Amino acid sequence: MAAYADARAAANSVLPLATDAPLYDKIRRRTREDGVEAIGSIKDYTLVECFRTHEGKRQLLLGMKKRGFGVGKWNGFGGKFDAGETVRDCALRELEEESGLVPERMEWRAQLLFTFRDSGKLMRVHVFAAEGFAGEPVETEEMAPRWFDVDAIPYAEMWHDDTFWLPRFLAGERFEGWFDYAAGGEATNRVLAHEVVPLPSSTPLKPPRADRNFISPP
Ligand SMILES: Nc1ncnc2c1[nH]c(=O)n2[C@H]1C[C@H](O)[C@@H](COP(=O)(O)OP(=O)(O)OP(=O)(O)O)O1
Repeated sequence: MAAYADARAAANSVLPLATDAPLYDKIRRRTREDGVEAIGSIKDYTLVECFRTHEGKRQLLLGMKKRGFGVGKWNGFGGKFDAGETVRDCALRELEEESGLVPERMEWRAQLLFTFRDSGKLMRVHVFAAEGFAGEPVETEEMAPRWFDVDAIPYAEMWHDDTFWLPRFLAGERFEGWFDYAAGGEATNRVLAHEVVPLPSSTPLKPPRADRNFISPP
């Protein structure tokens, strides 16, 4: 029990300040009440949404994932942490590796939590908005990039969760979100429950420290 309390405190300490961890508590309650797998591990990722204005239209850059997790879906750019990296460094490195782009400006805007009914994994994705690019994105072995007008985002070919949070992100909101996926996760691509908690604009925003935490169920 003590180990669980310590791990829980460690997990909460890396959350953005304003949220007071309400989503983590809900996730834990859900895992107990529904009898699904308890949350066993948290793994951190970054995701960068790139914007530009082109011929008077606001556009979002998406990449068609060519391999690995999320293959066949349009998504922003990002991935796992290298050892010792900050959240921001990871986001910049992944964006450059996957698209060749380096932004002039990038701000942290959201944190997304993903659970899956048939696994104990909790994925935590730190999401940034970036803009100001010198050149065009290049296709890499992982992603084929394409600019989309923001009123023509291909939601039917994206992760289901995007339909719930991306419109709010495009509107400039800052938030924390939780998306509970059906068994099969990636293959079934169906969110069973979701919640988005806006962060007050007064929140001093800085990305939380990326840690890998392990939470043992009590
Ligand atoms: N459900 C959902 N919606 C939106 N974005 C994501 C998800 N799940 C996700 O994993 N993501 C994002 C988060 C990351 O940006 C990528 C997944 O990263 P991945 O390709 O596994 O990590 P890399 O480090 O680039 O992979 P390798 O190079 O090691 O293969 O998708």
